[in-house]
Amino acid sequence: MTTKFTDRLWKSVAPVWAKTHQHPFVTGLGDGTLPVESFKYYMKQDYVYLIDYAKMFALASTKAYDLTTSAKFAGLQEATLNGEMELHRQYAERFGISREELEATKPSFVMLAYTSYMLRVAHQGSLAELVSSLLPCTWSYWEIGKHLAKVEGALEHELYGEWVRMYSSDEFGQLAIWLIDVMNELADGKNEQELARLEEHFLYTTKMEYMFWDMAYRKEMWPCEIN
Ligand SMILES: Cc1ncc(CN)c(N)n1
Repeated sequence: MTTKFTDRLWKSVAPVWAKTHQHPFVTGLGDGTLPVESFKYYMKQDYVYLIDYAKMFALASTKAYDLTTSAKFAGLQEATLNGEMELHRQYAERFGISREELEATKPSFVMLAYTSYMLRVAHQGSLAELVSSLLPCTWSYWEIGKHLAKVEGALEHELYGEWVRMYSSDEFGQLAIWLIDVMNELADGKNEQELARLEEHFLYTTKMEYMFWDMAYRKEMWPCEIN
């Protein structure tokens, strides 16, 4: 059996993913112990994160080598803006947060560092580099969603159940699988130096995913002495 490039990626981030599954934000989404204030904070930061993330798909669409792939990336941008972000708008409504307030969320340091890194790669690097930097976002959420769906009561939880249902859904899984396949296609024929660069992007953004959970759990912004 031939190993895929994404098997190598999986192996390189396995310790970080293991830690992510143990993080109290993630475990709290599953067993319902996550403090609501941390979740509200997360929703707002994630909303502005997704505005930038959707731009990654738009940039991927312009860099794609064929029409089918270009159209698929354009579809992912649309799905992010009007599908995934609708979840956030609905949660915000439940919390009494207006759409304007949601959109005007000031970015935390971690959120800004994460999206700035991805957008820099997207503007300066190849399509393969772009995909390697955005892949942890979709892939890790699907992994977390599948994990949490197995926790008793998680899918039905009155607050966090909707989140678990979205990220464990087949529909979301299909997006992750498509991106994984594209990553393998793009990695095909690349030399070791190029593959190592893709792995590095993947590792950095995987670590930033972990930091995003941690930042949200602690409702961290910028160091207080410079605020
Ligand atoms: C930070 C983050 N990473 C990933 C996802 C899943 N698209 C998300 N909504 N937010």
